[in-house]
Amino acid sequence: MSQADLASQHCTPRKGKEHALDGVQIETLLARLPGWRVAAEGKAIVKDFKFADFHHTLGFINAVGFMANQEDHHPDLEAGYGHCQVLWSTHDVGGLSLNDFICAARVEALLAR
Ligand SMILES: C[C@H](O)[C@H](O)[C@H]1CNC2=NC(N)=NC(=O)C2=N1
Repeated sequence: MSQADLASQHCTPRKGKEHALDGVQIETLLARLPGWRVAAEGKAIVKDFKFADFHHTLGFINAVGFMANQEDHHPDLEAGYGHCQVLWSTHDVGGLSLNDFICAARVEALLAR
């Protein structure tokens, strides 16, 4: 599945351990997402984004927030003047689900031009 295929999917409610991805699935999906890495002992994926200034950073945060509300899947965001770290994890699963990778690909799509 390409990054575009991933980004074209929508999140669905995923609750329970049966939706947790295994290590092979995580590595396969991560290979489609340059710059993303596993964090929190395999329970999350993160990427650090850089921007020219605060306005661009805030624009990114708003775009990510809008998409996250549409998908009903919500990231942890840490930001400063010219940077934002995006972390995806599925709380209802206690780790990584396909929703996290769909949303990571959708973040990439927001920045594509
Ligand atoms: C009912 C609703 O779909 C759930 O509460 C969603 C909301 N957003 C969520 N976001 C994240 N990151 N993980 C979740 O498990 C989650 N669950």
